[in-house]
Amino acid sequence: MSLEVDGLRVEIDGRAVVDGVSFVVPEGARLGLIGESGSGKSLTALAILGLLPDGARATGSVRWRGRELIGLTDRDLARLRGDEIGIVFQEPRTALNPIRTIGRQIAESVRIHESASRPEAAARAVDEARRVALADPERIVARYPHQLSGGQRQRAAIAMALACRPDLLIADEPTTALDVTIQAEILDLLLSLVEDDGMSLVFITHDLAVLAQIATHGVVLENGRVVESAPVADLLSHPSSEITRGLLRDATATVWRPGGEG
Ligand SMILES: Nc1ncnc2c1ncn2[C@@H]1O[C@H](COP(=O)(O)OP(=O)(O)OP(=O)(O)O)[C@@H](O)[C@H]1O
Repeated sequence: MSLEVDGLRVEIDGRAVVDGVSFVVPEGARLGLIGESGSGKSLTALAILGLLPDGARATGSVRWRGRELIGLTDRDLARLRGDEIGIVFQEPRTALNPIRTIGRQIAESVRIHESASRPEAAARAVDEARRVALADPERIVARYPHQLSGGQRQRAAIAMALACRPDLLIADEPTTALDVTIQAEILDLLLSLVEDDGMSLVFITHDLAVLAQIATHGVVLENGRVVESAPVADLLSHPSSEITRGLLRDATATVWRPGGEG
C-alpha cells in the first residue's frame, strides 16, 4: 500500500471536523474523496500533507510507504512534499507566485528535486510546460501568472506539482474554478499524466460525474466521517447511503451507470 490513512481525526478548537477517516490507496491507484461542502475533504488532504491551518490538530495514523507522517517534523514533511508527494489546489493562484514568471517557478520545483544548474532547470521548465500541453511553451515560461488564463494557470500549477515526479498526487478540486470545457481538458490531462507516470492519486471533488472520470474507488464523507467506501462503479449503480444518492442527483453531467438508465 502506498498510502494508508487509519482513524484520522482533525480537531479545530476542540471540535472534530474529521472523525475516524480510514482508507488505503495502493500503488498506482486512483482514489476520490467525495462529499458536500464542509464534509471534511480538504482538511483530510491537508492533514495528510502536514499543512493543517493553525489551531487544527491531527491524530490517528497516516502512513506513506510504511512511514508514519503524523508527528513528522515540518522540515521532513516539506521535503516529502517537494520530492514524493505533489499537490494541486482548486485555485492555482495560491500555488503560483504573482511576481515570478511561470518558467522560473517551474524551474525552482525542478531544482528542489534534483541538483540541476540554473540553465538546465530553465530548459527543463520549457519541457515541463510542454508536458502539460501549454501552447507555445518557450514563450509562455516568460509570462507572469496574471498574463495567463485560468486554465493555463492550472496547467502551470500542475507542471510545478509534477516537476518533482511525485509518486503520489493529491488534487483538491483542481477543476472546480474552471469553465466546463476547460475542466474536461484539465481532467484529461491529469488522468494521462497520472497514468503515464504510474502515480497514485487522491482526488477531491464534490461532483460524482468528475469522480467517475478520474477515480476508480470513492470514499464518501459526511460531517467528517466516512459514510461509504466502494468502487466508483458501485457508487454509481448501487449507492448505499442517502448522501451518495444526493450526490448522484447533483452530478454535473450524466454519469454512466452500469445497468442503469444513464
Ligand atoms: N481554518 C478553519 N477554522 C475553523 N473551521 C474550519 C477551518 N477549515 C475548515 N473548517 C471547518 O471544518 C469542516 C470541514 O471543512 P473542509 O474544508 O475540510 O470541508 P470540504 O469538504 O473540503 O468543503 P469544501 O468543498 O467547501 O472545501 C467545515 O465545517 C469547516 O467549516
